Amino acid sequence: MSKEIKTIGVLTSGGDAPGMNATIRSVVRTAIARGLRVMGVRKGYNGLIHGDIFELNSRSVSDTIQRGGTILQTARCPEFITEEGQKKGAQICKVFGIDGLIVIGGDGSFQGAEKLANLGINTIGIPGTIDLDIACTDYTIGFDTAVNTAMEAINKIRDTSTSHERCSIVEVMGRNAGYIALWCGITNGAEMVLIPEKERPSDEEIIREILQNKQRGKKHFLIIVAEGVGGSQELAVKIEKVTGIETRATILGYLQRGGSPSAVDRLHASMMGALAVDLLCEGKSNRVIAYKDGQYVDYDINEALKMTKTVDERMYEVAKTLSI
Ligand SMILES: Nc1ncnc2c1ncn2[C@@H]1O[C@H](COP(=O)(O)OP(=O)(O)O)[C@@H](O)[C@H]1O
Ligand SMILES: O=P(O)(O)OC[C@H]1O[C@](O)(COP(=O)(O)O)[C@@H](O)[C@@H]1O
Ligand SMILES: [Mg+2]
Repeated sequence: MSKEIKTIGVLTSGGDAPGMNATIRSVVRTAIARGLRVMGVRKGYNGLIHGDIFELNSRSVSDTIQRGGTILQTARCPEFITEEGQKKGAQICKVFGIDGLIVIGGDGSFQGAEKLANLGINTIGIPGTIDLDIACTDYTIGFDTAVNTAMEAINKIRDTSTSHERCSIVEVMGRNAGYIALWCGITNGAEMVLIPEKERPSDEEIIREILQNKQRGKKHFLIIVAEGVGGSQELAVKIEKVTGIETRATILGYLQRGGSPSAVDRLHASMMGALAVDLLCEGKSNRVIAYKDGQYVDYDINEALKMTKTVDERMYEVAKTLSI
């Protein structure tokens, strides 16, 4: 028989993402509505190990739905990768009476949740990362805001690039995934997108494209480079040296992770947070919430972590076709 849940904990882990606060708010208020106590854990697994834990009520999450970052703060915690760290975390949960823990983060954070589940703490993961790189789900909280932020920044770079007839290289985040890059490639009308999922064209091929593009009468050449491909500065130097076309590289960096979450992020955050609490109430553990084919569902964390996904071939083709 599954144990009755009375107190739950919530933490954010790994890179922050817009919409994490909306998720925390949903978890807290749903839990309170179900008669549960809610404890907030500061700074991810780091705070768990050190007992940096405090009670949250409905008012603790007032005025947070629109805020970027995470009010619980986040961390990457190497100690939690060790068995000793995980045992410490499970022990702290017991000390604070936490029967169920909701972990908002990415695939790394879910591995931690799985370890805690094996140590007797009921855990549910919610996908929160700008990278969209969690295989079991079509959506990860933060992606929409991040990609819109990147798109708007690239619009601005494009204005100046066109005015100077320059070539622009813009590097976007995504760790080993090319989703932000591919979406920006299409929505910014880039001439080229370099993503880790696809073989990188040689420098010579890239330069040939740039020259052909110039002959077609285009006033700029925009290349979106995913972080997982990298090398933007070096590529810019080479292009300018060989073609004589002024070329500038911009690495967008952390501005993509901040900012007020979009409606899409607030909605998914609210729905996923509520479902996570309901699953804990049903006695479920070691599950991850996903948005699949328009439905909110849940998977076993171990199975979810084994799944793989790759970028949409059709999107990649369309990005290429529209770049002429
Ligand atoms: N194999 C693992 N076992 C236990 N905890 C892990 C494991 N991998 C990652 N974690 C924990 O999750 C944290 C966040 O993981 P990370 O990969 O940095 O970000 P994300 O969860 O956003 O993918 C790590 O700093 C660590 O504390
Ligand atoms: O904040 P850090 O540690 O520099 O990490 C940068 C990484 O975090 C991200 O912004 C988000 O990744 P995660 O959600 O997996 O933490 C990646 O796009 C990027 O590679
Ligand atoms: Mg990750």
